[in-house]
Amino acid sequence: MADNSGVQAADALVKLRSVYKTYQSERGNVLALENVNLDIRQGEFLSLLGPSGCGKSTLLRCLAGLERISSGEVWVRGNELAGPPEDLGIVFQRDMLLDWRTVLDNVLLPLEFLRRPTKGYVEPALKLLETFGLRRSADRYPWELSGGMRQRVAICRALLSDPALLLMDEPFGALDAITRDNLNIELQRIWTQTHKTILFITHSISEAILLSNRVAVMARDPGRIEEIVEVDLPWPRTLAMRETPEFIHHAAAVRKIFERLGAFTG
Ligand SMILES: Nc1ncnc2c1ncn2[C@@H]1O[C@H](COP(=O)(O)OP(=O)(O)OP(=O)(O)O)[C@@H](O)[C@H]1O
Repeated sequence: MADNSGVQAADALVKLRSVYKTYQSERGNVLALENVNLDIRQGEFLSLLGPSGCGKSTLLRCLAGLERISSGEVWVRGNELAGPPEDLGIVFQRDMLLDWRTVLDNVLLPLEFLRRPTKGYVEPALKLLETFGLRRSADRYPWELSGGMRQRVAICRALLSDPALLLMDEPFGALDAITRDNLNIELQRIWTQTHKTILFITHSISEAILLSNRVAVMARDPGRIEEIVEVDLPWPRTLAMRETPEFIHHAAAVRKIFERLGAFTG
């Protein structure tokens, strides 16, 4: 792909092939994913955008090895996925911080799950906190922080092991608009500096366009990828860009897909 973001079109870090996922529940079977085929390129920022219940979280959870696919194949770095991939960070809408542990100890928490010594990671953890303007909060507790600060801690925690792939499930969905804007810009900065591959779930057309190389628009009943939209706006993207005709043009193109799908009732 010809942009200046370091994305390598030829190399797919993640490949999904003919992926189906059916949930069995008391109320019958739910086809949450139908025939999903998707490549996530090395270094790419790809957003999944779609109405509630279209299978965004299911797709992310299947990729994270937290959910088993019913059929099809998921490949990460050329290996078929058999469980949670090691080289992975995840951020959810709820920050999942432990209120009885300090900010620093929350960032270090995944190492304990992996039974790795935390000692060599204290400095990198503090450095990450510094990057997100949280260095002075390292010894505070999550309940002393704002929602935006808490989510920054959750992002630091996901980045600590320097994963190649970062999965983000509506990470800013519960935040106020100004905090969300700030975190969008911070995330873009981290992404352009590190060239991580990011899969980002959002309900916001504007957020998806602001941050992404490509936006995969999903539809529901059954959950599927309807269309993939390339966002060829220059980097770095600024909040003010949202007012430009080019940005508005992209947003209108995505909105049209939703209109075609009957996602808007008003
Ligand atoms: N554990 C489960 N058991 C049964 N059905 C489920 C389960 N998890 C999800 N579903 C169903 O699968 C479909 C897709 O759900 P999913 O949470 O992936 O959608 P989503 O696009 O992430 O929704 P939202 O935007 O509201 O978070 C929905 O119909 C949902 O009810």
